[in-house]
Amino acid sequence: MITVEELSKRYGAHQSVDRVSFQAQPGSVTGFLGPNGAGKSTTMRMMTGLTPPSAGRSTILGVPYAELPNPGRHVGVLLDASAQHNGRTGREILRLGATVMGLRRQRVDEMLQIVGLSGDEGDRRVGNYSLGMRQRLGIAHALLGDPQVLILDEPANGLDPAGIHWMRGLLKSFADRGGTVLLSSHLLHEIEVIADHLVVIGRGVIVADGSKAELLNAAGTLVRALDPDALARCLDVSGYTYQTSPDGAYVVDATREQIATATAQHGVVVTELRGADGAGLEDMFLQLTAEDAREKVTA
Ligand SMILES: Nc1ncnc2c1ncn2[C@@H]1O[C@H](COP(=O)(O)OP(=O)(O)OP(=O)(O)O)[C@@H](O)[C@H]1O
Repeated sequence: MITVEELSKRYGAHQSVDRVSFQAQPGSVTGFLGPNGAGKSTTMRMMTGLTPPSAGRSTILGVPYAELPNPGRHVGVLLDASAQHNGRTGREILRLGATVMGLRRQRVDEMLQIVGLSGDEGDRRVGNYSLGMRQRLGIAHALLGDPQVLILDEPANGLDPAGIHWMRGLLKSFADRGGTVLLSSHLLHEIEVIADHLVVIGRGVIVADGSKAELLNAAGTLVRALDPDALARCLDVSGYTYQTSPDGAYVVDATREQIATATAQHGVVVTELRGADGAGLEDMFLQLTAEDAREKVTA
């Protein structure tokens, strides 16, 4: 279990992370979602003792990361796959990790096999690895000590479609065996498939936190009409709040029945009416972070 309580980080005048609190539970995959620069990496670095927080605290398995004895045996961390030593081979990096954690040497070969790196690739210098190979090595390193918790920052970066499929299966089975997985991404579709629980961050602030089902249900009802302006007037008069979705539909904070009644009363011809969850996590994500988006979403 991971607990983050009011974590904050300020760099000069810039508040990168602002009183972030959430939990990641055992037996599930928690997706940590946010647009570029939202504060995901900074939060994860604070959780793993690499960046001192300006305020707040976080614990993993009940204690701060820095207080875990032999942390690699409890928490597997992959924050930056490019940060590995370029002059060492993949096998050397894993051997070093195994020695530090007090693991048997065979564990290294097992891990190379699990992450799909061949013996020959294991003997190549990391400087010659592709990004996907670095990610695989980073995941091998995170899993090396057979931890109960995984903290992975954008692990899908650089993986090919087969690699993403493989990683999805690996993380799901880790969680199914009772492990806790916290996984950051801006790859919304990746998270939508894999995560049971979602924590969404925008400009350093948590904007949504809940089970995937809860958040998608809370996304409201999507309605589209022949005359969008007439629909907007109808929703205004009926007192329903709504947002315009990127493709010109309206996402309304009301049930389908309420909207059908209102549009019928006002003679608005509806061409589409359904739960906004069908629109997927991306719409919800764009709505929740619309204020923060670098590219403004237009219909
Ligand atoms: N060492 C630092 N000094 C100053 N500002 C920093 C530092 N590290 C991060 N920041 C700022 O903190 C904010 C959050 O950055 P962070 O890397 O946590 O975002 P992110 O959500 O991981 O983004 P991305 O998806 O692009 O990786 C950014 O505005 C970034 O410029």
